[in-house]
Amino acid sequence: MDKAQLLIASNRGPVSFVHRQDGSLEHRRGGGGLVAGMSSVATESDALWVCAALSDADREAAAAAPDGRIDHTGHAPEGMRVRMLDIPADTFASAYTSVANSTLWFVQHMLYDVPNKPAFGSGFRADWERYREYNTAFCEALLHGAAGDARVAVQDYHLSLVPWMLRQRRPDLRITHFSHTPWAPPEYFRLLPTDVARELLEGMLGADHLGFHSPRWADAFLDCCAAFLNVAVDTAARTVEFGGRVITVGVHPLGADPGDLRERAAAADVTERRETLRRRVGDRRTIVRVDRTELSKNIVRGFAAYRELLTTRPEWRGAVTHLAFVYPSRGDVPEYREYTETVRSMAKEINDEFATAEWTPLVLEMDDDFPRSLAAYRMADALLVNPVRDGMNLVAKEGVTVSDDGCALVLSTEAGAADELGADALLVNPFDVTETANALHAALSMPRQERAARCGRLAEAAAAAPPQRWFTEQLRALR
Ligand SMILES: O=P(O)(O)OC[C@H]1O[C@@H](O)[C@H](O)[C@@H](O)[C@@H]1O
Repeated sequence: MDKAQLLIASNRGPVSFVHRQDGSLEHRRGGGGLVAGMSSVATESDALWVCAALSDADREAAAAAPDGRIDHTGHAPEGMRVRMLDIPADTFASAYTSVANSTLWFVQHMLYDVPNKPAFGSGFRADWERYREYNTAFCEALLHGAAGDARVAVQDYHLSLVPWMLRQRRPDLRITHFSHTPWAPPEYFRLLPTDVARELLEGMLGADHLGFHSPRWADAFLDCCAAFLNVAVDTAARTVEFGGRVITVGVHPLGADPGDLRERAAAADVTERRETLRRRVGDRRTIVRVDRTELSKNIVRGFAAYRELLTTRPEWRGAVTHLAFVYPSRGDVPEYREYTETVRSMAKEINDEFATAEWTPLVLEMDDDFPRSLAAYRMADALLVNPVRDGMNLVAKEGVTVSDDGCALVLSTEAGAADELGADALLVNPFDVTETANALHAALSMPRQERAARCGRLAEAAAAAPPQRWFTEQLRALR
């Protein structure tokens, strides 16, 4: 196989496959802004993206192209090779569901119901061993594909151990690791077994450069290094001295891609959905939210705030509709299934309490329809983004970018996006339901001109570091 100068590693790749009815394979876009970011860099050097095969169709596509030359036209940069790893099912379940999603995600977002969880017994140790194996599989594939002095960009908490594994075998490689999540302060990070906490930090410190979306998360990471490892941490310079090397820690907030988003939002399928939604809500004001049914997104308190708005300010009854487009994710984790049910039943309670023959106060849709989300962003009077903790939150940035007439943004202080959007958003403590209800009222009551002016400035701030620039900046930190 040709060796690559630039490699990316992430659990979810830029492309995924499904079987058509006739059994043939159809490719679809994988996840996220990273894909867009790659399009500029991939052209300057030979690039390889290593990810996990997440379905039988992915495995079939991967087996048919062991050199990584699978068909991903329109989803990944032209010429880039994509290598999908066939990870054994039990290894994947332990590494992805038990360690990454049920442990590391819970720690970094501080989601545990602490009187009861976590409790790390022998089952966890077995899962952790599999997490090592899963990271090893990525390491081997990267070693196999990397040219001398290649740059390797490792993504997220699924692959925390990869940088150190690579470093031990190939000191010539130049490695970045980016955390898309928040980072927990040492007092919370210490919930992890101490040996695991150390292994995780040391694993990441195998990189030359570590990236985070917000200074808050970068500083929390440095505090954890100081608390758990015997290393020299310079908090002012954001560096860690470890294993005879100086590792730099950088803040790289990912922004929206305005050109791409606005073009997509102007397409016929979006406009058609906008018209359907408009017919559905009539001339009422709209509060929009778009999320996965994800514990950190705080959908339940968001609904509680809407209920409080309707209770304490009856003038909004019949005059506003809440469009909540939230779709189930991570169904393998029991807490997520329960949360999805709570969201569903709470929406029903609100409608049972306030609905009239002419008015549905809360429209809940639980399928993932991106064009419909764009349509909702375009027409929103208020956009509600109230996570309890979030690495960045791109909904906030995308929503203000495609708004037709300017929407008011109600935004949690605990989202990384609040660093850049705080000046013109209505910031709320995500745990304070009354403050959120008041912010919704302020958003709906805001004079149109002020709303449009704020939204314009928000869109500008959201576009400060579009994906291409975000990615190139990290690579530059390697030079
Ligand atoms: O496991 P999934 O559903 O692909 O989600 C993973 C991604 O979920 C996103 O919401 C996070 O911002 C990323 O940090 C993470 O990598």
